[in-house]
Amino acid sequence: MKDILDAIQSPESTPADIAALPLPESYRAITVHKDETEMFAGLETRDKDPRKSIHLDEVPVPELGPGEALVAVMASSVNYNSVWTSIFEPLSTFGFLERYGRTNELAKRHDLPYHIIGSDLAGVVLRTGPGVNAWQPGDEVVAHCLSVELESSDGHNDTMLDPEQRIWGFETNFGGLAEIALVKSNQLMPKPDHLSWEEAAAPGLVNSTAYRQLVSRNGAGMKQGDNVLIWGASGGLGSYATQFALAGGANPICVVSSEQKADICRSMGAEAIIDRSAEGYRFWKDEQTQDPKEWKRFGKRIRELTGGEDIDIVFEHPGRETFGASVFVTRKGGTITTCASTSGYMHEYDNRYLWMSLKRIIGSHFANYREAWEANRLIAKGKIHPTLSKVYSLEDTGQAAYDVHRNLHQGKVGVLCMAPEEGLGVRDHEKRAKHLDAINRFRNI
Ligand SMILES: C/C=C/C(=O)SCCNC(=O)CCNC(=O)[C@H](O)C(C)(C)COP(=O)(O)OP(=O)(O)OC[C@H]1O[C@@H](n2cnc3c(N)ncnc32)[C@H](O)[C@@H]1OP(=O)(O)O
Ligand SMILES: NC(=O)C1=CN([C@@H]2O[C@H](COP(=O)(O)OP(=O)(O)OC[C@H]3O[C@@H](n4cnc5c(N)ncnc54)[C@H](OP(=O)(O)O)[C@@H]3O)[C@@H](O)[C@H]2O)C=CC1
Repeated sequence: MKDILDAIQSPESTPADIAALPLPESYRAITVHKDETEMFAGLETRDKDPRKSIHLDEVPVPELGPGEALVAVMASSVNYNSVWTSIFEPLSTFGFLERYGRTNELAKRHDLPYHIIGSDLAGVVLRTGPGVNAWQPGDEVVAHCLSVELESSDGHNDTMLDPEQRIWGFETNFGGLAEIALVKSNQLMPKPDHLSWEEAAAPGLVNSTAYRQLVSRNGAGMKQGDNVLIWGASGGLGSYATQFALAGGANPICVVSSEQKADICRSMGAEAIIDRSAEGYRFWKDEQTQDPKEWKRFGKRIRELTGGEDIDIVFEHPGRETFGASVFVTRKGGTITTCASTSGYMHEYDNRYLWMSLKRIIGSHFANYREAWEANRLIAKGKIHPTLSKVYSLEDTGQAAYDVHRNLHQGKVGVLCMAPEEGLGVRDHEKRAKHLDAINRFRNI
């Protein structure tokens, strides 16, 4: 691994030098173990501790197949899907690997007693498999996390609709929280050249997801002037949704849970902010019963902030706890777009407010190839910025996942994989200088 790192860091290295480097037999990777999937049985979700289930193991380098690439991972980031994997909720991800493994001979590689997790990376291509022309060893890349087979016509208009659609590093093995990752080459995209490795690795999954969910016509199709209610507006998804709303001429109404997070939203340029903790909304009276009076109090607060207008688009992901309120506060003909259910997936809402007011609920999941490319392009152009707050070493990934699980973090949490320190990998210093304040907005808070 040292020779690989030296070659990546040497300005003299050519693609041929990188291609000629011998691959190691094994590498360090963050894993969960199949024989530990019951370790948290009987515990409440919040008490399941990723630090106990996440391991740093030495694992063999997987065989490289047609259309694939092996990438030296300089940095990765923690996404909530790695939290789900590490607490084995809502189900163990080993079921996904087994199912994938049954599909063909090559996919069997993924069905292992350990799962290498992680759905973001920034790094350097080491090897490409047969049939790969667009990328070569030495290319500096990021990878999006959409893995599809595209053998069925179902996904030919929108690659997210492929029946064999999987999230790399969650529903496949050989993910990005490791020194080496295996991806399909069509997951690769150019690394934004004004960013360091850890900054470039931070936006990928959440930025692409927010782009489809909010901006794309496959999602809410946001337009100028829309009032957009953004839950968790300084979190992983929300910090990008807020930027998309502001950059697209919409009016974000940012919901957060502390004054510090409210300040972050203000510094991004948002003006309408609701501190859900300070204002004490309790949408549920008890586990079974919602409180429509609280929906109304929330809606009244939104009207105060918008000059009497209601919400055009709700950017939903907390799920059960907030969904009833989200449906209620949406304007006639408006849209609730959802990609998750962090607080519980059995949602309840008053359907009269949906049908009588002609509202729509749109399910959204990650992003298709093109949407992921467009989202990365906006990062590369400096229109949207990484929201990296804190960076951990690969050894401390368990702690990083714990922070995200317990909502102790801001924006995105990064992980250094092969990169020996932060701040490396910047190629365009002039472009960086133009955006430095925005790039650093979330750092060390
Ligand atoms: C990018 C980042 C993203 C995120 O962070 S997202 C958050 C993390 N992700 C999650 O929490 C999602 C985790 N995934 C899941 O929970 C599960 O993955 C699903 C609930 C989405 C699906 O569960 P499954 O077990 O894969 O599918 P089934 O539909 O429950 O069961 C499959 C069986 O049900 C049959 N079936 C499906 N549709 C129908 C139908 N319409 N009518 C009748 N049967 C149906 C199938 O055939 C099959 O059957 P047979 O078990 O016998 O093979
Ligand atoms: N389908 C898909 O493609 C994707 C799905 N996801 C899913 O989306 C969810 C969020 O991911 P991500 O944004 O990265 O996670 P983060 O934890 O980074 O951010 C979520 C934010 O939501 C807010 N929040 C959490 N719980 C509640 C609650 N009960 N009520 C209101 N607000 C709440 C918190 O903000 P605050 O405390 O300030 O209010 C938190 O910062 C996860 O479940 C994840 O798995 C993520 C990416 C892609």
